[in-house]
Amino acid sequence: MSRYIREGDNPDLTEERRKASFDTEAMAELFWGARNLMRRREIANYVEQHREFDDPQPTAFMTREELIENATRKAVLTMEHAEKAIDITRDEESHYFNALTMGIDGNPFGLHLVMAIPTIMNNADEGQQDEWLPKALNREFIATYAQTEMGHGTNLKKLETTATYDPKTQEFILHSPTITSTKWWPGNLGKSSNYSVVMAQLYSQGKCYGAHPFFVQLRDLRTHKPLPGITVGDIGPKFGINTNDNGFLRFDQVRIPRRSMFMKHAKILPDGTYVPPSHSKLNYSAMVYVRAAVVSLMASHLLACSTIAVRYSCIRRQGEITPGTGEVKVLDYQTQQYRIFPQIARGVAFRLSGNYIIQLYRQTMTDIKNGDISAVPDLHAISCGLKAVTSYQGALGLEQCRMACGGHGYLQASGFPLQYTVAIGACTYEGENMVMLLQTARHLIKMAKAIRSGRPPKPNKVIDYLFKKGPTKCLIDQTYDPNYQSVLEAFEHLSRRVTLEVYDRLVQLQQQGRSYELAWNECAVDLCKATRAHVRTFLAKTFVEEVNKIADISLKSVFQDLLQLYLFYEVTECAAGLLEDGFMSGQQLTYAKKNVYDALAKIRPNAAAIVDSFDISDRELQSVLGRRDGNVYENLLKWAQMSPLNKHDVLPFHHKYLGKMMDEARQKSKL
Ligand SMILES: CCCCCCCC/C=C\CCC/C=C/C(=O)SCCNC(=O)CCNC(=O)[C@H](O)C(C)(C)COP(=O)(O)OP(=O)(O)OC[C@H]1O[C@@H](n2cnc3c(N)ncnc32)[C@H](O)[C@@H]1OP(=O)(O)O
Ligand SMILES: Cc1cc2nc3c(=O)[nH]c(=O)nc-3n(C[C@H](O)[C@H](O)[C@H](O)COP(=O)(O)OP(=O)(O)OC[C@H]3O[C@@H](n4cnc5c(N)ncnc54)[C@H](O)[C@@H]3O)c2cc1C
Repeated sequence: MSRYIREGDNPDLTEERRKASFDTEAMAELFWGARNLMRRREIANYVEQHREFDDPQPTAFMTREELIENATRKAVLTMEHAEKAIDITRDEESHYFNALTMGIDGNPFGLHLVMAIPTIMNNADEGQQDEWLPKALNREFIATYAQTEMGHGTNLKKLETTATYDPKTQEFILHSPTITSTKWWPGNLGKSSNYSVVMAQLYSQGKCYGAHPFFVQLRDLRTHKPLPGITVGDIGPKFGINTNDNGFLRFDQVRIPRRSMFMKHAKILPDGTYVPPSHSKLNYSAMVYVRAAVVSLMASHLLACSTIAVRYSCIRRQGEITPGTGEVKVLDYQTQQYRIFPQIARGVAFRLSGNYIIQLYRQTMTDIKNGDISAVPDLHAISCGLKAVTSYQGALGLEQCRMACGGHGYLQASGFPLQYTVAIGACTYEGENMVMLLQTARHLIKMAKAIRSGRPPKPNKVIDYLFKKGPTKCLIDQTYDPNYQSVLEAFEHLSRRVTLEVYDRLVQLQQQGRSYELAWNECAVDLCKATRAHVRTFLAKTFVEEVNKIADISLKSVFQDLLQLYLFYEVTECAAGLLEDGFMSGQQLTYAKKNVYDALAKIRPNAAAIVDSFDISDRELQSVLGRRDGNVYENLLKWAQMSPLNKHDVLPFHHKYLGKMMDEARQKSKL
């Protein structure tokens, strides 16, 4: 018996685990890093030993109020236990601990940790940090991030909340002048938070200086009642994350001290003089952080859902492939593999690029602290594109996993509804995906201009390839290519071509008399395609680079199978673009498809062990279908029996309606 194979497990799943060509524990160590894996295990054990973290019943059966109370109870416990359970200075440990204790549907500290504290760290000046940060870390208040308004989320220039400086009292007056200026959406704003970062249009000496962040107390620290002039509440049930009290907020001429404005970058002097920042978007750093974090978040969703889908597909038998030989595990169907395995491969690709982008974010924040803002545009460009592509592909992938589990996949017990409704939020929050694709495209268009004018910018790992001349024809089927250089060159070619083509069209439309903005809008669909091609290239290159670093042959071979699937699946996904200019031939597309099918077959015997190596516990999965032990059917029945509807054999209102109706119908038919 081992960590992965235990007595009482479903024999079909055990058989799968025994088939693996590699050591699952060694793979888990490679995936997480030996130290992180050890810490994950210690943290998971800690949580298992403290039964107070358990939910009193499956959260699917709770009302919204019960959900929020349960999350609040566990959030407080989590904070109380944190110092004993984890090294609180290590983000990985905090994220894992929080996911285990509080789940993924929201908790009262979500925005405090993810946006408010990063805003204090990166946008408060030294004096403000000294005052706010220790209290924030010490949980003396809970803050959120209120930027979006009912009328405007994307176009920050049109936010309507005003912060007007009054030099006489050295205060700002916060005001919500219209219905549409109502802050709308901020997580944890409705009921949990008593402070907020508030984005408002800054007015001083009669002039508007654009949206700036302020740190505002919303509720009384003792009574928790809204302060005078403040109206705040919950925006109501949503598509998902109903454990989160996303809120609304209005100000009626609320006065706050001058030093409530975040003053690390821009400042208002006591007399009302405005001091501009060194870069106009430095106040947006918390958004950049979440965009970067979304990449890893999508990896987690995809790996969790593919774990559920693979395990269930190993225990689910339905139909025969060879007549008379008995029903097969549904994972044996090639269509099933084609649905699920690319999601594993994408999850791994996102994890690897997610690590890169978070490191780039951290490095850029350190550079900014040291006065170097040169990396800001590059970080913004790649993080917007990655956020949009990974959240979109993540959402599609989760839906594939759900559908791969047939009817049971549609149950809340599958775990998919929770994963899906949480994950798809990322397509919208922190910048609507189309808007984010177009932000990256702005950067690409600048690169295209530099290419056309023959003046490349200084070297940059992410965009250098745009300035190179690649092969004129696709070579994916021509050479022995263990590092997949010809596939990467195909992605580079596509990215370069669509970027330059859309740039040329932009120029042409302007030459025909269109304004830049109108020309941009006419090219917008292709601009988004350019970003997708660029992001594909980035994800693929990062995957290849990381696989090349693996030393252990048996583990590397599994990663190579996933890489093969990832790369050739992407070739088939962007085939129209590669065929369009004759770069790739129809025959080469057939070759790519064959590589996809070969990879599926190679991954098949290792699939259960691969998902085991992601080390996602039952507590995190919250899925009867994805249980580690594979004992799905008996637990599905137990789960259904917990449904509140089953508290009564006969529902209390049965006789009032249906019973009465049927009685009456029977009476009538007797007459
Ligand atoms: C495992 C990890 C665990 C962590 C868990 C994390 C997940 C947490 C889960 C849930 C939390 C959800 C919380 C959600 C919060 C929110 O949604 S907050 C609200 C977010 N809102 C937005 O994102 C709004 C989107 N809009 C914008 O960002 C901008 O307005 C814009 C569309 C980018 C345009 O900006 P603006 O109009 O101000 O500027 P322009 O004039 O158009 O552009 C001027 C130039 O500036 C560049 N720019 C824009 N933004 C930035 C930036 N952030 N950094 C650097 N540069 C920026 C822009 O590209 C222009 O450049 P150019 O002129 O050179 O082309
Ligand atoms: C789950 C969730 C959590 C959130 N949490 C927070 C939070 O904590 N704090 C906070 O402040 N906000 C939060 N938000 C708000 C979120 O950031 C915004 O909803 C988001 O930025 C999109 O803005 P919007 O709603 O104005 O969409 P809109 O901009 O109105 O989008 C509508 C459509 O218009 C298109 N569109 C808009 N502008 C352009 C353009 N320039 N070019 C092309 N197409 C365009 C979009 O692509 C989209 O298709 C949250 C939202 C969600 C869903």
